[in-house]
Amino acid sequence: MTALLETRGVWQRFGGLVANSDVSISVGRGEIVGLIGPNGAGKSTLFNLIAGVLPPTQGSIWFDGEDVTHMPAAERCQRGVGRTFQVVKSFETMTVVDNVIVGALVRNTVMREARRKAHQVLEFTGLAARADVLASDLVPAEKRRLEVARALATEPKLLLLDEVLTGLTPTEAQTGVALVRKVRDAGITVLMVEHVMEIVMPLVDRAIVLDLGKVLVEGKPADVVRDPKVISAYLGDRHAVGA
Ligand SMILES: Nc1ncnc2c1ncn2[C@@H]1O[C@H](COP(=O)(O)OP(=O)(O)OP(=O)(O)O)[C@@H](O)[C@H]1O
Repeated sequence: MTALLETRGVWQRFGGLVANSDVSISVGRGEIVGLIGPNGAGKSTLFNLIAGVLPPTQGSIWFDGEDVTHMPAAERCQRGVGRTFQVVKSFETMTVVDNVIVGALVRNTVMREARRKAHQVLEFTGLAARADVLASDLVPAEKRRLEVARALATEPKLLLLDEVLTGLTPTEAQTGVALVRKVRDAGITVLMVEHVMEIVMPLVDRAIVLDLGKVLVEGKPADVVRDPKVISAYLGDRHAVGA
C-alpha cells in the first residue's frame, strides 16, 4: 500500500538560508513517526510545508495518493491533514467547547452536528469536564490537549503534533503519551515533533532525525538513539551505548 504521506526531494530556502534540503520522508498509514533534531534543524519548516502553510521552494508533497504540493492549507485540512501549533493557538476568550467547534465546522456545517462532534472529541481527549470554561483558564497541559482536540475535531487522517508533550510534568507527559496512542488506535496516523527523547522514543514506531535541514538518519527508535551520527549531532554522549 502507498504511504499516507510522502515528501519527495523537498527544499525550503528563506533567502540564503536553507531550512530544508532535499528532504524525502514517508509516513505509512497507522504509524506513529517522530521527527526529531536540534533547534533550527528544520522540523517546523517541514511541518509547515506538509500542512500547506507555504509551498516548498522545490520538490513535491504527496498525501493520500495525491500531489498536494501547491494545495492551500484549508484544502489539505479538508483532505485530512490536521495539525497543532508549537505556540498554542486556541482562542483564549472562547470556551473550550467553542474552540473545538471551530475545528468541527471544517466537516460539519450544521452547528448542532459540529457541537455534537466537539463534545465527542472532548470526551475522547479527557477535557469533557472543562467544556464550558474559557480557554484562558486552562492550565498549560490542558491547553496542549485542547490544541489536539481542535485538530482531532477536523477528523484528520494524519495528525501533525508540534511539541505537544514539551514542557509538561512527567505525569502530564505520560497522559499525553496515552492520548497519542489512543489517537493511533482510532486509526489516525501521527507525525510528531518532540524534543524529550525519553518520552518520544518509547512511543514512536519510527524516528526521523533532521539536522541542518537534511535527513540525518531514520529507523527504529532503538537503532536511532545508538547511531553515532545522531549522538554526535543531537543527543550527546550521555545517550551513547554503554554510557
Ligand atoms: N519564515 C522564516 N524566514 C526565515 N527563516 C526561517 C523562517 N522559518 C524558519 N527559518 C529558519 O529556518 C531554520 C529552520 O527553522 P525551524 O523552525 O524549521 O527549525 P526547528 O527544527 O523546528 O527548530 P526548533 O526545534 O527550535 O523549533 C532556522 O534557521 C530558522 O531560523
